[in-house]
Amino acid sequence: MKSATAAKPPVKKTETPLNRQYNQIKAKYPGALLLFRVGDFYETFGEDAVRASKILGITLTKRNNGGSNEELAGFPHHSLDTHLPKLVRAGERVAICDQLEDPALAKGIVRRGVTELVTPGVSFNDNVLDTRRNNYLAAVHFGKADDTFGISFLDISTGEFLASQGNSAYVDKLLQSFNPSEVLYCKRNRQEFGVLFGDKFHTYTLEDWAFTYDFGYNFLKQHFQTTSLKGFGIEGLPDGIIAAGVILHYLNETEHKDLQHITRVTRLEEDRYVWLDRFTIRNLELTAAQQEGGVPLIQILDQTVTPMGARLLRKWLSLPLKEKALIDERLNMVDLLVNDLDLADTLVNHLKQIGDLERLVSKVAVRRISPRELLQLKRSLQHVLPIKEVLITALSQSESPSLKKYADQLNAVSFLLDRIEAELREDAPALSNQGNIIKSGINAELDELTAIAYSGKDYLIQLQEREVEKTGISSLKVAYNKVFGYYLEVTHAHKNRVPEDWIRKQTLVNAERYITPELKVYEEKILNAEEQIFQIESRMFNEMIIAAGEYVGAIQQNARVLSVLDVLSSFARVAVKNKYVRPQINESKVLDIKDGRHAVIEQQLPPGEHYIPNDIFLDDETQQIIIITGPNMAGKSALLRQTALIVLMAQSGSFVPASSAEIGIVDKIFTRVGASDNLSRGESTFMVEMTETASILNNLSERSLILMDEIGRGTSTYDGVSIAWSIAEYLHTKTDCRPKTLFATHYHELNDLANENVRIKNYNVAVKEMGNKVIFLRKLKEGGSEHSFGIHVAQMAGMPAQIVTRASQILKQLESSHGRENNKERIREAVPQERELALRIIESGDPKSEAIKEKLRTIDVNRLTPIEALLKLNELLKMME
Ligand SMILES: Nc1ncnc2c1ncn2[C@@H]1O[C@H](COP(=O)(O)OP(=O)(O)OP(=O)(O)O)[C@@H](O)[C@H]1O
Repeated sequence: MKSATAAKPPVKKTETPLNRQYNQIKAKYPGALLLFRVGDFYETFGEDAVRASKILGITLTKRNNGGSNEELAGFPHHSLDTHLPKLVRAGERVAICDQLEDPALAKGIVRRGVTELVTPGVSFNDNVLDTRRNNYLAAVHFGKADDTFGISFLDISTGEFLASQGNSAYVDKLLQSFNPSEVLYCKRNRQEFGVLFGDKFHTYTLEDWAFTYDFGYNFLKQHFQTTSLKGFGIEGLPDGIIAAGVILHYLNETEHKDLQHITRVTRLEEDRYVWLDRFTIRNLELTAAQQEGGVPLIQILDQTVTPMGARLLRKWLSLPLKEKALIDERLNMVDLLVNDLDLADTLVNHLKQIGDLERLVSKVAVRRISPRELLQLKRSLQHVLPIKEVLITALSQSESPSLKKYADQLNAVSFLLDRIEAELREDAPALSNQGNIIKSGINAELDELTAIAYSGKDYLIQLQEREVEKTGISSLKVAYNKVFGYYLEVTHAHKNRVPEDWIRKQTLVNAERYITPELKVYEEKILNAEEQIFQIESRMFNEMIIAAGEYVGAIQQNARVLSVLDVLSSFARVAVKNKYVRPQINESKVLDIKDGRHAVIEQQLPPGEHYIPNDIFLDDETQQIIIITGPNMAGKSALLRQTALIVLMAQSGSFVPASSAEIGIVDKIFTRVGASDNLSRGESTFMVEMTETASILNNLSERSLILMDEIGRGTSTYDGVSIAWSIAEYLHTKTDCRPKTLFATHYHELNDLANENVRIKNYNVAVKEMGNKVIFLRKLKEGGSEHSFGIHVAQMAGMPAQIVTRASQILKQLESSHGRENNKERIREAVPQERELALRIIESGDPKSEAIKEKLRTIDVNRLTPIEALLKLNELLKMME
């Protein structure tokens, strides 16, 4: 686990005041890498320096620190923006310690303090953030009751704040979907956290006391300035409140105190979204590919043009809806855009100009916006009114309630725009303390000072001309530097013509620099004026930010509506481009897909090849379970996945790759992929399959969709068939619900299930044999298949012809010598016993202990040799692990 650990402070010897200051600050931020500002540099010391130099590739030096050699590495302060992201991405928590006063004015040692603690989950820095993804900080609270957890997510760069609670599977699923950059939890749960949620997260542990209800509740109340949390709908989530409180507490600890943009905490409702188990999320490759170079679904669907749209799409795909009305609202809008491509184009053209309104407005709220960014904010907001008008015009042609809702929700914020337009210069700079921010004609004092500064500069030009004439030195010039202010420069060749009253200040290799009293008088005027200009402009700029701050809520709402419009128009354009159709969503238990395709594979086929569409029909009356047999590579997995993808796309609001699709709303999707596709885990396959399958079978609902791909494949044939057989039978005989199931297998023995179970149907993915070869037709046909085709695949895979021929001979012999029939008999006999075991395990919910009990029962103690007893014991211990 990439867990933060505290670095040792530098060795204490004889402490200088600077050392002492460093050590005091360092001690306050254990576990953080301290960037200590000294003059124009950020310095790191000791272990921090070793880590920083490795991550940043900067030189590590040693300095003599009171007798010991201490490591030191630093970089110029202006490189902070390039170095900070590297440190944070490497998982470091970085404390930025700045000089809190002007060193020139400091009495004694300069005051220093940490102004920000940047951690992977808490960052505003554009270089740390990926614009098309949210950057979530999460907190997980281990509740008092068994298997209850509170969870909260915050993206500080957008102000999105969520809380929820549920069991470990739920929390695990949320962690997988939101993929936070940093997870906070209590020190005391160190061991359990890794076991339950894996070790892929950057984590940070906090003390016990932060994880209490009163603390969290009060913190939240205080932040939102409310008397209770009822208005947020989280009142009934004590564990969620604790987690959310921990997040606010952590922000406080990391010196993030300007949080006005976090205007609400939203309850993440478990039952509003389709439940996807961990395997489904991974296996369907919705937002991330399983293998490097793979293409996730989102890549096919993402035609969004704003970063906030891209982030929203990711969320929609991870949290598909279950409520017909909400799904239809999205689909209606996509439909409207598909049928009015002009409207879609106009919208997109405006959206393209908008950029990351959501993160810009957060910067307003926390007063971290630069003049240039405020200009960008203005330019984004200028598109709100035209979009609103486009929607209203469209409304005159169609009575879409969504159009009206979006149009109503958009706020043109004209008052604010007018002010920014009037005051902020079109070439506003990135820095707010060096002038050139405010337009002329706004502030009389400012204009006057500008005139003085300018006329002063004009005067200096005149002065230069006058002196050239007077002295006859044509190369004479007036210039400026920070040390002497304005001066006159004369090359050595002409220095004998310099008047007596000039005061020499500096001698260079080929020139001399002088000042005159007159020059100094004007210098003072100019510099004073400039100083005042900077002050007035930065004050006015701050006032503008405060004024903009009044609109944070309205702008956030604009950002939300615009991101929704962005995703919906992306859906529309993808639908047109890839020939998707609108799915019909209803509350039936039917899944009726005609000519379904796999959204990703169809885009990746070599030119000239076409994806072969297939129909799938499932319901709870006639065809609840489909057993799909077919040779390897036939397209069984593709068929399973495309079915789930079509359901998920539909329930996210997207059109789907099919010629028609009726989707009776699905509320849970479970996936199991046979162990041989998942070999890396190296556990006992039987055990793993049973445990995981048990967890599916214990959570089923009548609207569940189950994908079983080559279940039992990693075990011996008898085990494999038994597992698969018993699961299919169990799903069929279950009385409380009839979950729809697709079962891909190469055990054609399973086709016999259909004889005794009315809602189980056999299908096969058709292949054609031509001589010794197999042609994949990729067409799903009714009926089972009689033999497996492993040998043909071996041939395709380039196995030497000799081996393939020999294998074919052996197969023929086996098939003709009744061997196959015998096998079938043996499997059938074996099935009832194994099945009984499997069922007991599944139903008990605790597969391990049942399996162990079963093993114990089979031991005949009277016949066991001591060695055998030891071996048995060892086996049992292994099962317990
Ligand atoms: N309907 C289709 N049209 C065109 N190509 C397809 C189709 N279905 C699958 N394919 C191609 O065939 C390949 C193999 O498909 P898939 O992995 O689904 O086979 P499988 O039957 O599950 O094989 P195995 O038993 O080895 O897992 C896919 O990667 C895809 O490129």
